[in-house]
Amino acid sequence: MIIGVPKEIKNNENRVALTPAGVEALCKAGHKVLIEESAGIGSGFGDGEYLNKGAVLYPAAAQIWNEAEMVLKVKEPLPEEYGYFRKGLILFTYLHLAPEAELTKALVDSGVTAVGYETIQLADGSLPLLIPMSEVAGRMAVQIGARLLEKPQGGKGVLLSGVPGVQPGEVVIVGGGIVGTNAAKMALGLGARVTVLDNNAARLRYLDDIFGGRLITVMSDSYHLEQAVRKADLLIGAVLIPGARAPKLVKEYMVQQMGEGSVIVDVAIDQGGSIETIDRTTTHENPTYVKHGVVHYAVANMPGAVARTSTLALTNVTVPYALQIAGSGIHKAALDNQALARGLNVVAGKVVNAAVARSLGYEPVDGVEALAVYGG
Ligand SMILES: NC(=O)C1=CN([C@@H]2O[C@H](COP(=O)(O)OP(=O)(O)OC[C@H]3O[C@@H](n4cnc5c(N)ncnc54)[C@H](O)[C@@H]3O)[C@@H](O)[C@H]2O)C=CC1
Ligand SMILES: CC(=O)C(=O)O
Ligand SMILES: [Mg+2]
Repeated sequence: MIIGVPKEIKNNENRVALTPAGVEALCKAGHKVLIEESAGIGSGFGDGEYLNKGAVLYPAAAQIWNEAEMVLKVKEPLPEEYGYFRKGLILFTYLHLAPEAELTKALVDSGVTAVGYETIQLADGSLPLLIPMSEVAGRMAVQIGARLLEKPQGGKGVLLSGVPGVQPGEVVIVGGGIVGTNAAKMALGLGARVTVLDNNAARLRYLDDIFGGRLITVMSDSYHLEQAVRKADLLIGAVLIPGARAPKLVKEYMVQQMGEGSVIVDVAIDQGGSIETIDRTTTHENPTYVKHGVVHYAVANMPGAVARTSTLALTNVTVPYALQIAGSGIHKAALDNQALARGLNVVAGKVVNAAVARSLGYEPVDGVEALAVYGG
């Protein structure tokens, strides 16, 4: 198969969908890999390293999109890339379609086969291609939040760790999954007082087991959420219902009760955001805005800022799936691998992920059946 990797174009998106090691693995399996010049620079991989491993370098994204049978990316395509979609092309990348009606329509209208990293799901419910980036973003959420709490950044001037004789800051995390657990790890490491809310009692039990008495776990309902949000210096949004638009759990009246200069980092922004006062996506270049005296951060590609770590962590898990799709074709790969089949989002002009379809008002159809009809 011919596999193409264009350079990412989202603001400060420095990740790349393949490392030279990934190119080597795909070329050894008999595939041809096209890489856009300088696509790996932001992650510390020069063009020469890709050439050495067998890639063909192309100067422009258009050539790659047009020639490739499968395009590997990191972030969801932006409007300037929609024109490259075509019937028969496989697109393998993060998609986060639930809050992206226009992108979904472009995928549906074009007939492209779109597989989303974030909905590939193992039988135990885990999301193997989301986990590493959630680990990164959860850890980053605390270091970013700690910085934003500094007075010159608009924060209230609280040091999360406190100092001897002065109490630490309060970190409240809504959603105790991968992002939440990694944020808790960092915040506890700093010495902050940390509360995690989740609506899954088994998850809270697990967190209590691994962190012991150092972490406060609370069942997430509107009563307890209001109490926790009010006292938070740093509030981290980390809920997910796979595929679906994030539920707006933290209401505007809760944010209004937060102290002046408190900080919200809504990691769940890529699925539309979990906090009512998050009404826009921000960028690494312009990451915050203030509402009700609270600093809001809503960057949807947080790991792009630590691209070296993130590219290595992401490609560790994506390349085996790319190899399977390239080796078997998407139809057989989806038949053979149910986790991969769950990653199908759009096939033959149909939205095939039920949660995405529900969020956007489409009638979902079965992805593998759609592929069979399509002959993909
Ligand atoms: N902004 C960024 O750059 C990045 C964003 N993310 C996003 O972070 C979000 C969280 O991801 P993960 O931690 O991997 O998901 P996860 O599935 O591991 O955890 C989500 C948690 O939310 C909980 N939850 C669901 N509904 C809830 C409710 N109504 N009340 C309380 N808890 C609820 C679940 O029980 C689960 O424990 C996702 O939207 C993911 O895409 C991940 C990486 C980077
Ligand atoms: C998962 C996601 O949104 C990211 O890695 O950018
Ligand atoms: Mg206020």
